[in-house]
Amino acid sequence: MRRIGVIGAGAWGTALAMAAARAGAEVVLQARETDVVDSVNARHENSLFLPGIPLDPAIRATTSMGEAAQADALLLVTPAQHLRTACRALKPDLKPGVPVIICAKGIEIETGSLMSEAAEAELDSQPVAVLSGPTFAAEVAKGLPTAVTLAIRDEALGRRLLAALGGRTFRPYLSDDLVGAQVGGAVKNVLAIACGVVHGRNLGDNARAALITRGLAEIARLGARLGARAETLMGLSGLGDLTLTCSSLQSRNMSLGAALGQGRSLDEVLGERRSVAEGVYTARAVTKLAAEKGVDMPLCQAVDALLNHGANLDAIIDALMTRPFKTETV
Ligand SMILES: NC(=O)c1ccc[n+]([C@@H]2O[C@H](COP(=O)([O-])OP(=O)(O)OC[C@H]3O[C@@H](n4cnc5c(N)ncnc54)[C@H](O)[C@@H]3O)[C@@H](O)[C@H]2O)c1
Ligand SMILES: O=P(O)(O)OC[C@H](O)CO
Repeated sequence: MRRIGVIGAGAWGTALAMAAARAGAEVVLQARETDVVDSVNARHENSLFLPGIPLDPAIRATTSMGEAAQADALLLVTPAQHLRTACRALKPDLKPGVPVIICAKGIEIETGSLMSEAAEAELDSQPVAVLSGPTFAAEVAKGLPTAVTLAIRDEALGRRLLAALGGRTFRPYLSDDLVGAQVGGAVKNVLAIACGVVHGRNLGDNARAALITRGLAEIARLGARLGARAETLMGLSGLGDLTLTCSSLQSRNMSLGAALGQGRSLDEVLGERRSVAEGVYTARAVTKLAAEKGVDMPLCQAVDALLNHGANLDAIIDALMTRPFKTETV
């Protein structure tokens, strides 16, 4: 695979463009913002979404989806709630058989669809893959060691994608569990907001560890209900990403939670940011999906109540801690 197209030039699309360029691909990066295109092409930096990190001068940016779509494989790196729209826009430009690799993490609010389900519904002639794992964009862009899960049903095509994207500092592991590779990456953003609240409100490291562990139980319950394999949820895209995102204020989701824990309002925090905190949207989507599927997810529900339904934080914490005692099971 000689040419890789990247749709979406936020921090993650830009970092993945760097990974593909390091692997030897010719990379075309599509951005919505003309100032991102100018910054990448003229100064080899994405000054809006990944400032201060030098990019490979061979990466070419464009605002044209059609131009980026003329590729041997395409990475879809828009925010999750915009992925379906991007697929619709791309469809006329895609050659049948060209794989699309979903790199967004989330669940569609409107439909409860995983990203692969939305892409497969819109792009019936493209093989769909999922790339997910513990990956802060800045670290990948700088070439720090990183490992991810790459899930795809067609193993031979998957091996070609590993070769096209992987390298000495970016190590993808192959899986055929598309559902499993998406559940962890979506739900961990919601749990990272909760861990941020714990941090911002000085509730202690015990509380954060409890949240990660009982959050993993929620991921496992939802995953099982949706058909994920348990081993995938214990891998890079599950436990790996949950651990990373719930342990570092580099995470936009955790830092958003920390600001809320310090008493700031969601509108105020979102108003200051250009970057996406997917957990805000996934909290709503996963709470709705869990209710429809009959899956108990009290932590995610609590985050949704705090973010989207004006619930009082002290009352939420109290309600979680005074639930009936129970056996420790998933
Ligand atoms: N940044 C990371 O470290 C990282 C790592 C792994 C996965 N991801 C995932 O990648 C996806 C993209 O995140 P990011 O960090 O690259 O974004 P970002 O926060 O750096 O930038 C925001 C992006 O949203 C785009 N955008 C804004 N409004 C839009 C609209 N109406 N339609 C389409 N696009 C719009 C912007 O053009 C920009 O590309 C998310 O699902 C995120 O969870 C991010
Ligand atoms: O900064 P966040 O919270 O969007 O997390 C980025 C990545 O998803 C971590 O794997």
